[in-house]
Amino acid sequence: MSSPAILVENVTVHYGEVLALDSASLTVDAARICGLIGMNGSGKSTLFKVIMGMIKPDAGRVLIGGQPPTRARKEGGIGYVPQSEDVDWQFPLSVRDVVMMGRYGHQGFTRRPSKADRAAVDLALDRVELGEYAERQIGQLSGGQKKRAFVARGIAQGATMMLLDEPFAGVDKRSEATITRLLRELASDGCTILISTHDLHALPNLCDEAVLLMRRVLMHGAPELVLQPENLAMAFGLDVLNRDVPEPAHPATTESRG
Ligand SMILES: Nc1ncnc2c1ncn2[C@@H]1O[C@H](COP(=O)(O)OP(=O)(O)OP(=O)(O)O)[C@@H](O)[C@H]1O
Repeated sequence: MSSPAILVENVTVHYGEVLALDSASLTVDAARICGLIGMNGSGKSTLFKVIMGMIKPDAGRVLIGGQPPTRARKEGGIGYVPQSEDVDWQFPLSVRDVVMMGRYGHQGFTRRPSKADRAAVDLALDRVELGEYAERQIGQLSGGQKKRAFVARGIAQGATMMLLDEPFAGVDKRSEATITRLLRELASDGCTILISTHDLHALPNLCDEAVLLMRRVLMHGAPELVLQPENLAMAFGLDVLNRDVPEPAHPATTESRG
């Protein structure tokens, strides 16, 4: 039997005294789109960092397609779309430069792009509909365009897994629809996708499965099941019952984002 795309087994992570993940376990099969939800501080970003091999867990193990995460990352298998606040948008890089970063693993130490690198970047830019913005400084794009530029970086990289941290925060509806369509296409090409989001309304439309995180995985299943009010209450506290919890049958309604 082939290895799951993501295997997280009893993973515990501390930052000093803070317990960020507490024996968290999660398995995601290849070509699935999995939504990760949980309140602020529930460990979503930490889980991403563990999956990317940027943090070594205090306990437990992580395998990405059967490999240690550091190896999967080195081989270019993991694309990452960071939270907007984690990026220095003033950095003097064009959109094309950002997407070209996805090709670094394919280049020698001189980092001189080959014809194939340039073609892969052009293709990725077209796919996210940013061809006409290629020469713009990255900070001069809209919120949604920035996210699409990072998705293009993952595409150029040939990533078999894409991790997206809050891809819809500060994003207009058109970009949200474009990103959703792209992620669906990538998944049907075999890419495994893990998305952390506070946008509960977007989940049923976007994801095949959803995970409720509160330092450990409280629940993992179909979005409609995970979004049941009593399950959200378990992860977010009772307060969420008083908010406009999405109806799975009408997922496309608008909602403010965290
Ligand atoms: N570098 C760090 N040093 C100390 N504590 C940290 C660090 N990074 C995260 N934490 C703490 O670990 C816990 C989990 O944080 P994490 O960023 O993984 O949560 P999150 O679910 O991604 O939150 P958010 O939804 O706000 O992005 C929080 O209590 C946070 O304050």
